[in-house]
Amino acid sequence: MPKRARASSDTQNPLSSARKDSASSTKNSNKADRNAQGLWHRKSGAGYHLFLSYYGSQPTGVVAGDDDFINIAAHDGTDAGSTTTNHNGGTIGMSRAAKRRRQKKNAGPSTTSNGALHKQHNPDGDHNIGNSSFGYNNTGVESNRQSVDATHPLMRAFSLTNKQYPHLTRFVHALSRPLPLTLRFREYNQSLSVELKEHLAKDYSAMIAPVAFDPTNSIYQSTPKSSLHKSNLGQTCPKLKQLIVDSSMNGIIARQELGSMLPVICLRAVRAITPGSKVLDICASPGSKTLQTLEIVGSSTKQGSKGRVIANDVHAGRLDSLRAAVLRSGLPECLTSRVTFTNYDASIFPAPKSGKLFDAIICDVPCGGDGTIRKDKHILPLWSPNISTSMHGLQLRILQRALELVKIGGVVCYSTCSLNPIEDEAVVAAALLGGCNNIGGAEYELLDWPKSSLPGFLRRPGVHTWRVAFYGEQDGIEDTNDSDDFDSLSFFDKYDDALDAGMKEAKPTFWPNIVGNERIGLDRCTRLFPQDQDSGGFFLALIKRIK
Ligand SMILES: C[S@@+](CC[C@H](N)C(=O)[O-])C[C@H]1O[C@@H](n2cnc3c(N)ncnc32)[C@H](O)[C@@H]1O
Repeated sequence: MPKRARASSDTQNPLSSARKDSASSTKNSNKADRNAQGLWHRKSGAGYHLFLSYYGSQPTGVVAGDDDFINIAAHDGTDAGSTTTNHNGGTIGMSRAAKRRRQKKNAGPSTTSNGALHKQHNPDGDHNIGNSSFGYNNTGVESNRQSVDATHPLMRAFSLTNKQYPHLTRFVHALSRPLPLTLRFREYNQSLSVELKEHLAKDYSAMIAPVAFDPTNSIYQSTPKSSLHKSNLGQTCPKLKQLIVDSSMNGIIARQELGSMLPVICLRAVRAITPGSKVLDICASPGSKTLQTLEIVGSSTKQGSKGRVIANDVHAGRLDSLRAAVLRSGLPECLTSRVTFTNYDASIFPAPKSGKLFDAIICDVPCGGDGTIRKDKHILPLWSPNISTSMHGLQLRILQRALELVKIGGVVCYSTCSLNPIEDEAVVAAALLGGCNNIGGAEYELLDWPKSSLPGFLRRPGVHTWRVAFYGEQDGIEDTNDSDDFDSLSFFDKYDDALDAGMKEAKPTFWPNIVGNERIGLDRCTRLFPQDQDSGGFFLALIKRIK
């Protein structure tokens, strides 16, 4: 009988003791009563521990880069020294190149930063990229260290791992902090935008400033020193809150997260979304990308024609909220009238009657959402890898349908706000390697990240390999220990092993096909790490139809 590979944290599995503490939960009742299990899961803090064991066991590049594996001592102030242990138990020494990188990083203001740098306002109204005028260090490391919330349950769970995953330090530190306030200036009314930018520069520059990597000066983020976020804005600075509310209602700005802006920025950069384009937003509610697209496609072409956005959502109630969001966006009727709302399951979205396929498709699929845990405190307590495995099939079907509906030369942007490769690279690979429905293969190619649109933006390449885990007791598994640790993660290297262990929900497409993944160039996908630009987590892939 197959034995599962237990998460490496099992030796001091906090899940086990949490489990023991839950006196009324027995193996049988756990199976029989999903509500009780959910309650136990929440009360025990299991989600935090599972999250750490799962991501701590993933290869470099999933939530932590080479720099995180190497610069551990610099990041967490521990005595980890210049070598550390990677997820597979191997020892990573510090290479000469890494030492050079570290020296460069520590060298002072001229070094590039992986933190959330802002532009400085200067009296001429210009912005210089540079070290902050708000009194924070130019390295993400330092600004991270300043504002770690040690009382956050994820931080407490992290301390219980006994430095087992030191490479997660910057990731966890970033997640412990509330998400900074981020704004995007809309495009349609430039003169009002200029006025507001001047107002912000004059009165609120210590609180909110344009980010350094956006040459259009449209993206603003609260400064680390101000620590402004959605929940404390009203109390910290009621006038700024009122200004932001008014400017949102007037259509000058959108409150939008950094990751959420990227699909439309990228589709525009590769010229798939231009004035006059016909764009399908196949999973559209609450509508931030629909509106961002509308601002571009709704402006007139040279011939005077205007584009359209088809905004689709399967849930009628959410579609109503989307309609309402478009109406209260403050955008003029000549733009909002260019949205068509549809209510289909995206995986069977009908082909346009005209036969004319779409120039671009935004495929921002439903997901586990673990990239949004900085703003949604309900996700982590209930976190489990099974959420991702349960979403993969629908995500793949939606992406496959989008690939069928985009025109030759058009681009689909597949995105999730999850950092789990099962929902990300695994879905893209399954679609492009033609595993199902004969879609994919030579008809499509992954596009490179369009560097020029956000110079200096730190994106991480997609990964070619990852580990697959399930949570909970599985049929047919010979438990090597007593019942106290049956709630650990089970990692399986191969699909067949998972099937043998009774993992009924396993699908072959969960596992990496490393040769295939390298062939299609999954590294062209983009991962957004929360620790890099002080944002949420995000994933996107730009897929062009070439035949
Ligand atoms: C991640 S959210 C989209 C966020 C949106 N793109 C935005 O930027 O505001 C995913 C959306 O997909 C919708 N959805 C879930 N399953 C769907 C399906 N089978 N077909 C179409 N939409 C679906 C959900 O109702 C949800 O509104």
